[in-house]
Amino acid sequence: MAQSPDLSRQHSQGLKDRFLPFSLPSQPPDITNWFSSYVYESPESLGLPDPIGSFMLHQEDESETQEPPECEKNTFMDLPPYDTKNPLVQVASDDFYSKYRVNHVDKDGFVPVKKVNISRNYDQISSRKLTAYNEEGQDGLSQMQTAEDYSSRRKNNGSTKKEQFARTPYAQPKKKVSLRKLLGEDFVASHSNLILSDSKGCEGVDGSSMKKIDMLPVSNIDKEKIADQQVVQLWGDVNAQDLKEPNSRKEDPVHESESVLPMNYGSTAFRTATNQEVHEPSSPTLQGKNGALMEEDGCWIQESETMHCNSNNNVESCRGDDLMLESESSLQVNYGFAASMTATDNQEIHELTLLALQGKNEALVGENKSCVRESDTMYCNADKGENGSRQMEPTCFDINVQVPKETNGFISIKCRGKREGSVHGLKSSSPSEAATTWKGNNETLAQEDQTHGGSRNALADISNEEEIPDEWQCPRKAKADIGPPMKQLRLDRWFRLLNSQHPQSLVQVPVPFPSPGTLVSSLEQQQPLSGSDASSIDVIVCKLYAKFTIKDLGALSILCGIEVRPTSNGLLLSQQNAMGGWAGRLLFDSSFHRRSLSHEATLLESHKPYPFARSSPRLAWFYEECVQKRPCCHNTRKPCVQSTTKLGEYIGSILGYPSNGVTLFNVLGKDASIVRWLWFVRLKNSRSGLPPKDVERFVFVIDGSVTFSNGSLIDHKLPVSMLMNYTVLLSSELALQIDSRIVWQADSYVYLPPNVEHTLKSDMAATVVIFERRHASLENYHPEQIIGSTAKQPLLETPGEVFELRKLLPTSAHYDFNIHIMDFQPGEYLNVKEVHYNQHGLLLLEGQGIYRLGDNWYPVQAGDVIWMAPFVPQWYAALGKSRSRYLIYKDVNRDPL
Ligand SMILES: NC(=O)N[C@H](N)C(=O)O
Repeated sequence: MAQSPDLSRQHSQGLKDRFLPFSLPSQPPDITNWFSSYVYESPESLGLPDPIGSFMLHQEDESETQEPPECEKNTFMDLPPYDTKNPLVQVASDDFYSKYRVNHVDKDGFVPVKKVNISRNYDQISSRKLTAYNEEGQDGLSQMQTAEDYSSRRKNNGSTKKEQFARTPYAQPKKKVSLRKLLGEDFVASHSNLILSDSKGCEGVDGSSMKKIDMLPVSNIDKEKIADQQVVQLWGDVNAQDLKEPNSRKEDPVHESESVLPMNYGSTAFRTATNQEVHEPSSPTLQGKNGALMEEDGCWIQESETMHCNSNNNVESCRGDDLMLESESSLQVNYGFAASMTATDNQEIHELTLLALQGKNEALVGENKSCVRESDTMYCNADKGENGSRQMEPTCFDINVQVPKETNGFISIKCRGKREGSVHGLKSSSPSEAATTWKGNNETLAQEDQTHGGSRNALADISNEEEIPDEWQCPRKAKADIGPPMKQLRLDRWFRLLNSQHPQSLVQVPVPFPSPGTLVSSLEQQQPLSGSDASSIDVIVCKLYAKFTIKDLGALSILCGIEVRPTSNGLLLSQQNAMGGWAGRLLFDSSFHRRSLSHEATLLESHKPYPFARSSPRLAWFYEECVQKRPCCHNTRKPCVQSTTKLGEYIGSILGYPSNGVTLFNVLGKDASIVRWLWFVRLKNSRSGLPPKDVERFVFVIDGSVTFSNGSLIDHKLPVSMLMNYTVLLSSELALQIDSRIVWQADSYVYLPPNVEHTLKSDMAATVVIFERRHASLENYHPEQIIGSTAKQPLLETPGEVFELRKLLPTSAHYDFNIHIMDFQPGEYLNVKEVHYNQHGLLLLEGQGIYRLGDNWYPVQAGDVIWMAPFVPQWYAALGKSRSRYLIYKDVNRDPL
């Protein structure tokens, strides 16, 4: 698609930089990638103001000396007060994201998302190495609160290549100081029980700043005092018990991990899910088979659960400002996509496109078998991938390892064969075993590649269920840190609870915001609906029928605060007035869980709009509220992203309509300029109404078939296609006849410009997903109706990516959104964590995998729905054994603000 000359120049410069091995980019690193890995769909292309590009692609040199521009100062001023009670869910002000993130993300590598409370890291005291921060020390949010801070940081940082890499978001190579070198081997050996602290914090972290470090016998150090330090390193054989107990603390925090994995986050994480692993430093996610005790209260978490916790003593926080000890032996923290692929010995590779190698020995990169060594940085998308599209040119810094010609040079996680004693390359190992396992050398790698012929294993499709027969339990209840124990109440319990406390309100609960014609007003005189009592349902159905003539839509399930309004065109289902309602909070908002029921009931009864019913500039904030702030299932085995299909079906079944009718699954922001509604409609003998005026509609058939007709009296069948590589127009009857033998594949779609007369009918059962949004019209650009089939859309180029991409709508300016279909084979993943202005509404059509949103990681599977606000860092890796396919809504071609 067309791009402005300026932007495309910068873009191609960025791309060029990306391929320049081992040199620093002439621009800040590859920011284009942060918009989208393959096509940056810029609002600028239409001559509209570019709200981001100019910030993101600033000149590095200028920024070295520059004072922060005025707007940054303002941004600092706007920062919200830090909420000490809720440290992990610190939320920026609404326009904070739009200004601050855009302004700073590439300069300093800080993604101001959240803070880490001292108490969290403090709890890791049992770890030999402790990196503790106070609230000011952990991330950019607080560190950059003043312009002065900012400029002093700029002065202290940024002159070396390494530091420049450190400023890349999510890629923050450690600054290492070898204590052995600095203090001498003998000294270190004889003072192993030391706590080393820098009472002023560690700016610069070079030899001179080390002089400031106090060295104290551990027994003299009060734990409470550690908390006062900005950065503390515990080094040597130090245990929590060695530290003097402050009066207020009775017990040592326990932080256990049953076994240690050599690899941590990134795509490798899931491959190694036999044990536990902890994802990235700021807010790691535990994925693994065993349990880990997190927090001082020792909640167990286990496989598929996520947590905010730096729980693993092999994980060290690594901000540029840290003091880090040089690793003495194999590093086991290999985070980043390519980390384990290139690990030969003591090295770790930081994540993202720009990988910085930190470690003692060497790593081999790329086809050319180049060798990189400690402190070298490289661009390394190390996985060559089957189609070679990930391959990047590495540069050899110092080749001192002879690599056999036939050796791949690195091991793709996808190509790695079985290791001894492992299952699919997964091994439950002790730390030392793990280290040995991963030590490897070129020979073994070569052998392995030969032995296994580079065959690919599915990632982490391994469960430990058999090995952990008992239910996991939380041995001690978690202290309320980011909320009470995060057991998610099952929906039926909510219903029961609400019903018992407010017996008259069950039906009303899901519809908290009354507006003319909502379910509330029609039903308020009704008897409460109790569970799946069929006769109550009948009463409601009759009422609905009388009130809304819902027969046109067949049996109807209404839930979650959806407004149901008869219009002259038929029945309108809308979230416009009801967004932020019950389902939204149930699905997304941790505070919903935290609030007492009575509070909740008050909220509902007084019909106050829920605060995140905001207009579009608050979308990032909305995301924070809804997604970031979510408890992340501390204590539940359920995946974090709800299976909305199941949820909908569940509620549907409670209401007595398990499979027919309309079920709404996703709740988006009021006035979210982008996605208005996303819902599944189960249709049977149904006919749709029209969307409201000026609202465009996109309908995608998930299963069954619907007939679409426009004013021209021509009917189009919109079937799904079969998986047999051809698309047939099937009547639904035929589809049903052969249904038992055929796997259906979602396929057909129709796009309807605003204000186009049409109907969608289904004689037999069908499920469709519908996106609607208020069309952002552009003079002289009028979209046209489109009827299409996914299979007929061409595969598009995705430079630097492996997934397969199809776009269902034209990319021209006539259309203000697009729907992409993205396919990933198991093991494939997005090459970069994307950050862009576009919102997404995503529906996983097939497969399973892991979605990363911000700092949270969500196991997802077909049927799950995700909404991603602008600028939410996002990344997907496909797991399981079958293809992942998702449908993703993306707003394009318009000024997002
Ligand atoms: N999360 C995603 O898959 N994002 C897409 N690659 C996109 O932004 O187009």
